[in-house]
Amino acid sequence: MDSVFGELTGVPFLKGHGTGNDFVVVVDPEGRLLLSDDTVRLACDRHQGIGGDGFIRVIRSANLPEGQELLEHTPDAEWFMDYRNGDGSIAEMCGNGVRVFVHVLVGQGLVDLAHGETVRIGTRAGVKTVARTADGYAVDMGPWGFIDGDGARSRGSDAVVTAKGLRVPRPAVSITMGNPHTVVALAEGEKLDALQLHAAPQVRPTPPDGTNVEFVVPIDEEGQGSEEIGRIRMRVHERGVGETQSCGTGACAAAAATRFWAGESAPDEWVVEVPGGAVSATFVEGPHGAEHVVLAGPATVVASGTFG
Ligand SMILES: N[C@@H](CCC[C@H](N)C(=O)O)C(=O)O
Repeated sequence: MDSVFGELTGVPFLKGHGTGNDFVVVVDPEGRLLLSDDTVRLACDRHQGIGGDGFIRVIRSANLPEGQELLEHTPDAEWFMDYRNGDGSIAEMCGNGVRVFVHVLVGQGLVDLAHGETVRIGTRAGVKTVARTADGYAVDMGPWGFIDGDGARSRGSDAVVTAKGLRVPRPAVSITMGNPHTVVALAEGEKLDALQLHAAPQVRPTPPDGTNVEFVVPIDEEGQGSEEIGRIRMRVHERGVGETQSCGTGACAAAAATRFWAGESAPDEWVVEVPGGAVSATFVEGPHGAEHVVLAGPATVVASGTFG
């Protein structure tokens, strides 16, 4: 019988997730695969493929044209996360994906990484340093920043979001984590639960490269919040996917926006609860005075197989 998976026919894959954000992973160190959008879409299809929010190719930086450029500046990034959304589109960065990526490198014996050690990973949003922790991985996601309607960095809120289940359009801030995010604050958990995110939220002005949209509510019931750790609940509609159980870059953007809204006394450490679990986002001083976000959370491989 003919295979529908084209260039992936006979290729081994792994299936993994980080807090329910799930990925089809293919290890292709030499970069032999010519991946088409259609093949990626089919691999990620939940009915006719393996199923995943995204598709990750593990490739040596030297074997991907963009990776070679990156190696000139950062020769220590041996491995590159070639990331695609479930619809086949390329994305700059994936926070949950990069933890799964490193977990696969370790599991396949491609990298030795004891607890506390770090590895540098190339991505389309630059090189990320990933540390192995007791219960997963912590990623220095680099600096975050505001984006204005034209895609340039600026300060302030700039967008309006309409979504199914939202009674009136809400103001939002646009934030870059290397990929674009639009964060909307809601007052209560009930409003978050009422959202119907099977339909894509509308963002105005239209972001030039599309956007991931995060809806957040603070968790400040007595006994749950503390002055040292901020807590929020988040749902997300991902660009190129739809609603997902979690989004690592989205959690960082949501924490950055909430911390900005909360003012100067806001904590640096945030727990972000998502439908698939929880991750943490911690704001630290990075090199050259820029503020970086460190995303921490679990990574799991659940299955392996071969494309038929
Ligand atoms: N789920 C990811 C983000 C994946 C890319 C995103 N859909 C985009 O197009 O920017 C994460 O964990 O960060």
